[in-house]
Amino acid sequence: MTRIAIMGASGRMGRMLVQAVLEDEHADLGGAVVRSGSSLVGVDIGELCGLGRAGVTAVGSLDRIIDDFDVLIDFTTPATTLDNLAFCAEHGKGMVIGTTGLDAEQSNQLEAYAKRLPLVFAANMSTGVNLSLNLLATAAKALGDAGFDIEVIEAHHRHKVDAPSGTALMMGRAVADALGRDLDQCGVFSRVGQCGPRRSDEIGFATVRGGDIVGEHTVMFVAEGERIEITHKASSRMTFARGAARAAGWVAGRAPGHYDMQDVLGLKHG
Ligand SMILES: NC(=O)C1=CN([C@@H]2O[C@H](COP(=O)(O)OP(=O)(O)OC[C@H]3O[C@@H](n4cnc5c(N)ncnc54)[C@H](OP(=O)(O)O)[C@@H]3O)[C@@H](O)[C@H]2O)C=CC1
Ligand SMILES: O=C(O)C1=N[C@H](C(=O)O)C[C@H](O)C1
Repeated sequence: MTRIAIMGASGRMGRMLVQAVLEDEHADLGGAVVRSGSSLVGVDIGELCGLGRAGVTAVGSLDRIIDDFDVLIDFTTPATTLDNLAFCAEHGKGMVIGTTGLDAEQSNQLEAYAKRLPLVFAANMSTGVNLSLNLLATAAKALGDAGFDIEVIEAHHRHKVDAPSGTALMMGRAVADALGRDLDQCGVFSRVGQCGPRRSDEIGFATVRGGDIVGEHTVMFVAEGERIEITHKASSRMTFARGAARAAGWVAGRAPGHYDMQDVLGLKHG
């Protein structure tokens, strides 16, 4: 049994993570953390999530549950995730991180922590998206230098605060890597006004925000006369939550390192 704690347990993903861990026969819910000072501190986390009594009370800080978990699942904000990395490195815990929107400096800090604790970090925990990364690499190698323009389009709910999505960036990077391109050089994140014709090596990104869209990603390979689209549509956040619970069981007891969902799912190229 892996003892798992959930950070940000009252959030959109936090509530799903609580449910996924409670339903996972290989996991025990060791703790649930909400914001310090929140009126939710002290509430039974199962009741908070509409699942009935779980016997686990929401706390306002990791210190309160330090002996009750082995792996922390964190889908919050970049700043909170970095604070939790420091805590988990110091106290010998593993982490599963789904937080997106880390900047370059924050990403470097995460890499430094990965030398001290085992962590799974992935912008998308679904099986479908992680399989898509392999399909995208295959398509890019065949088409990317053969007259096909590559564009990434993503759509999410109105509350999402970062753009483009972590998944869109991950997909763009999978394509760029397969083609030997540097996404920092060839990624185009805005087109407005007299922006001129498209360069052949560009990888373009477009963002849609609205309503309750859970998460949709399409990579287009567009030539003159034809186009291929590889699309993933998430219709429930449970797909991410179940992936994260699985990752927590996988990462418990591993050597320090930065792992991803392709490691967890056994999808890495040889
Ligand atoms: N990798 C993946 O598969 C997926 C990743 N994500 C990513 O997960 C992240 C969260 O998304 P979502 O659930 O929609 O966002 P929400 O805003 O709904 O949830 C974030 C939660 O974290 C809490 N939180 C933030 N800081 C702290 C802190 N210091 N202490 C305690 N709690 C804290 C927030 O509390 P409060 O409400 O009080 O601010 C909130 O409850 C985003 O980066 C998103 O992109 C989302 C889905 C899938
Ligand atoms: O914020 C979200 O909701 C999601 N964020 C992740 C991302 O940025 O890629 C994953 C998923 O698409 C949902």
